[in-house]
Amino acid sequence: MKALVTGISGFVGSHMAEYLLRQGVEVVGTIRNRSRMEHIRHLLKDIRLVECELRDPFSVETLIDDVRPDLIFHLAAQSFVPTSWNSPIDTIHNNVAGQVNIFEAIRRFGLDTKMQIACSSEEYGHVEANEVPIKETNPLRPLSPYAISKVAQDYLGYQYYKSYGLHVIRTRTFNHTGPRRGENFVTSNFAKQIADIEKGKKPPVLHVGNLEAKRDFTDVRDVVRAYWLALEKGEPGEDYNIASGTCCTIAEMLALLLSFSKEKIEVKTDPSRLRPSDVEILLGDYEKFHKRTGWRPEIPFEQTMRDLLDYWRAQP
Ligand SMILES: Nc1nc2c(ncn2[C@@H]2O[C@H](COP(=O)(O)OP(=O)(O)O[C@H]3O[C@H](CO)[C@@H](O)[C@H](O)[C@@H]3O)[C@@H](O)[C@H]2O)c(=O)[nH]1
Repeated sequence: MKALVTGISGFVGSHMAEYLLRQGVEVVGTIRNRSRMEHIRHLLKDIRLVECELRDPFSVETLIDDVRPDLIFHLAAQSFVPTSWNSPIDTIHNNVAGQVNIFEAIRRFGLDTKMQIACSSEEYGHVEANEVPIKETNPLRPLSPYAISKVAQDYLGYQYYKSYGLHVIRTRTFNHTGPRRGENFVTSNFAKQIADIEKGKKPPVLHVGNLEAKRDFTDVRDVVRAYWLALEKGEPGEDYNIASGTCCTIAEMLALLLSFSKEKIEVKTDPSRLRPSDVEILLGDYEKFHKRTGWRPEIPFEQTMRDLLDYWRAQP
């Protein structure tokens, strides 16, 4: 069994590769010439890397013809919401064109590859109070160019399934975190700031944005297990929420992180961290996925956050 992981050098990609190797699967991953390798350095002897620009149809066609994967985990994306306001077209082009190029190549070579595509709870966007926990049937009211790009990826998955019978599973994953999470994202950003304060690299002031938002966090190690099950047991063409089924405010998440440290830390709002529009609440209902695959999250949030802080503490 051969799996192709796009974005293998990224946060989720590196955990996905580890999980697949443990299943005895042959792993091929895409990188770009500017990809950083620190998350997969320990895996290099066990995986094969292929340089590929997903936005370039020729590059993708060459990749798919060469690898002919049984499974694809399509994780590569511009995944940071604030970047999508600064470069909306780039975000949409990157996320949408890359996926269309993969679909087209699979179609052209007539492969029966099973594909998981990383859609997002951001697609739900504005959610009414009586709509939580959010089911897959909820209206999509996206609030950022990033969310729009994910709606497009999601519906393209549906359309390619309907039009051509491609085996596509759409996973709408809620926030996820854990060791190696990029430092822009809120959990990692706060954990890194605390670790830097503990190391004396930074004064004891922690900068924050909107602490009122509510998010549903799952451990990345539970998420990659869900992606595997999605291809093993998911119904082609379907969408599935991957979530913990609980949520907390960003302030509560910060309080938990601060409780792990002995430092006295002042919390200060940095207006540049506030967004033109922020999704107020994301709380997912993962019952549909659970019924189909038996998956449920296993790693407690407190453990995830401890592991994340320890990860940053261990960085030079
Ligand atoms: N990044 C960041 N966010 C902050 C900060 N302070 C407060 N926040 C708030 O923390 C929440 C989470 O922000 P992010 O970690 O940047 O994640 P996100 O915007 O919710 O998007 C993530 O989850 C999506 C799934 O719901 C993913 O699709 C997306 O790629 C990303 O991982 C947002 O409400 C944001 O305004 C800060 O200093 N930095």
